[in-house]
Amino acid sequence: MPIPPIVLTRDSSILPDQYPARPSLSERPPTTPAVPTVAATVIEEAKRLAAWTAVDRHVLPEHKIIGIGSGSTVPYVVERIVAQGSEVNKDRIFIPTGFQSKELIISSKLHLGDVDQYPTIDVTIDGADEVDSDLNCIKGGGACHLREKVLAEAADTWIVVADYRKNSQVLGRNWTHGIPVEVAPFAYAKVLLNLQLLGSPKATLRMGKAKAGPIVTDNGNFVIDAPFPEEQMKDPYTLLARVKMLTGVVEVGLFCHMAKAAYFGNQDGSLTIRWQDGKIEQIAATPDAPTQVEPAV
Ligand SMILES: O=C[C@H](O)[C@H](O)[C@H](O)COP(=O)(O)O
Repeated sequence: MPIPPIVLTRDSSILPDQYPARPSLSERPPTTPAVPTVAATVIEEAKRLAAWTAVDRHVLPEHKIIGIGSGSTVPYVVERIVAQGSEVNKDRIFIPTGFQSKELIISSKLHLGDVDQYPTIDVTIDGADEVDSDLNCIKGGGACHLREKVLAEAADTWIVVADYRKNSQVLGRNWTHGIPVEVAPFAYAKVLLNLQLLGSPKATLRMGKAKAGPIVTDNGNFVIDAPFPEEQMKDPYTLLARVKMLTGVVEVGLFCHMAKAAYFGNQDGSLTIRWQDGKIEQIAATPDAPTQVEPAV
């Protein structure tokens, strides 16, 4: 049987399971965490709390185009969106930031779209490697930051969800691997030299863990991790501009002045929400939080 072309539109009723069988989840990389139990780690509970609360507040019934970020916190975002029910989700299109979130959307039986079809997104929710006091973020620990930044820019509202380890004052204090820099493969050696000249003598090409050679992004590029001294990290926007100007650089994992709010699940089961305007909201732990929260205005 010929495979029908995949044409998804806003009104499409085509669901992924109408296509020829896909490999089972167990044959693919895990994208969904196990159902949380009492044995779930504190970190996982913190991620879940942040993700669920952010979804409850920012993914509203009127939102039809929704960006789904990457990383280990995002499966909880999708879990909570699925829990909103098929009635509200049947008219929504979900835009992934990479292979992982694409698989997550498909396996959750949500409608998949792409940002070239839907360049305007109602809300995107994503993880982060570190967030500073001005909500600037380091992203790209999973090498997804190019697509993540496109979806962050495309979104009317960009929300970050993370556990307490990511809540920082200055970028680079907690995330010490450096700024992820996606580069065109043939240019990597030159970019590496230029990053060293810019102040990152320990910049290194990110190597695969179960692969000989460098990791290759979903876009076919390499990633350099470039740690910079704190003086430079204190002004991430200037650093972003300088690194991005290097020829061969495709995107820089510094997301400046983009987030509307960052949700951090804490060790004690409480939640810290930091807003764009500097406001900090604390929500105390409750035995079975989060269940219901008021939507943000
Ligand atoms: O490239 C990966 C992304 O920027 C992730 O959103 C980031 O690494 C955070 O992932 P996690 O939620 O697993 O800490």
